[in-house]
Amino acid sequence: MAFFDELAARIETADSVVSVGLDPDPDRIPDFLDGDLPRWGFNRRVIDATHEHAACYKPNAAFYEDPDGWRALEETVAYAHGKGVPVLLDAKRGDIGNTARQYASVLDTVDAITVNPYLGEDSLQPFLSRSDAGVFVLARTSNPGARDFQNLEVGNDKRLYEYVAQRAAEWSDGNVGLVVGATAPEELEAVRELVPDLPFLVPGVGAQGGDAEAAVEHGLADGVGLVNSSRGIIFAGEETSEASAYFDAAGDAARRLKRRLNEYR
Ligand SMILES: O=C(O)c1cc(=O)[nH]c(=O)n1[C@@H]1O[C@H](COP(=O)(O)O)[C@@H](O)[C@H]1O
Repeated sequence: MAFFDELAARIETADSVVSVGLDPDPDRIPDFLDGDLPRWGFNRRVIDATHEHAACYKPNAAFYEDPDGWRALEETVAYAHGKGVPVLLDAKRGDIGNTARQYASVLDTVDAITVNPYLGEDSLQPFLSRSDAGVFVLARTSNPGARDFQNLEVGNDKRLYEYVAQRAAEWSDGNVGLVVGATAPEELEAVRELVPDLPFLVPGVGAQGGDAEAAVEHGLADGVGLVNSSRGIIFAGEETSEASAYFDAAGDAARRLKRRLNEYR
């Protein structure tokens, strides 16, 4: 099934647009998880606690880029799939075509990926040609430095992030979404006006303090889109050293975010 059809079905089943970010910072994994692959043990328990509320899981590749990390990622992806939840790998890839073809092979394992458009259309072609997968193109990111380049005017009164959004819409064969941060609600609204049909991945609610209402109001296209929180969910139990209470807190955080976002859907 095409990714955005699968996502639409999952959003309906879970009654949720929450993307749970799986960013298992080794420095923050609790001491009681000391098995062979602590990141996998951590993610498994997070998934057990949150899957009812998850429209998707979004592991960020930065937290898995070592031999044990890739094993932990594979286990995590298989486990999420076993719970019926799609997986979006946040890898922000972007490289010359020959290299991009290798990067794109990860779409045999995960369902969707984030990509960086800075190298231009040919660098994204190996991803875009996967009509079964979801390809989320960075348009307006959530970090303060997003203004450095993305907000530059590029002619015709357009900002670079707006131009990227329009080009991405032209590239889409029903398989493209955009990444637009919740920390920039005006930009979020501007992109939605330009690009009515693409689903957005909206990160930046939770730990980064972004605008949840704007994320839902502008992030969804025909009800489909994702609002991500990572640290705000997975480390919600950090105050406790008791294992079941720790992961119950993650489940509660995911449920609370789902309810809050659903108020605006
Ligand atoms: O592509 C992303 O997911 C992303 C884009 C962006 O503009 N801002 C952003 O925070 N992210 C990612 O979303 C996650 C946010 O994590 P929290 O701030 O802990 O919720 C991290 O994995 C970021 O790398």
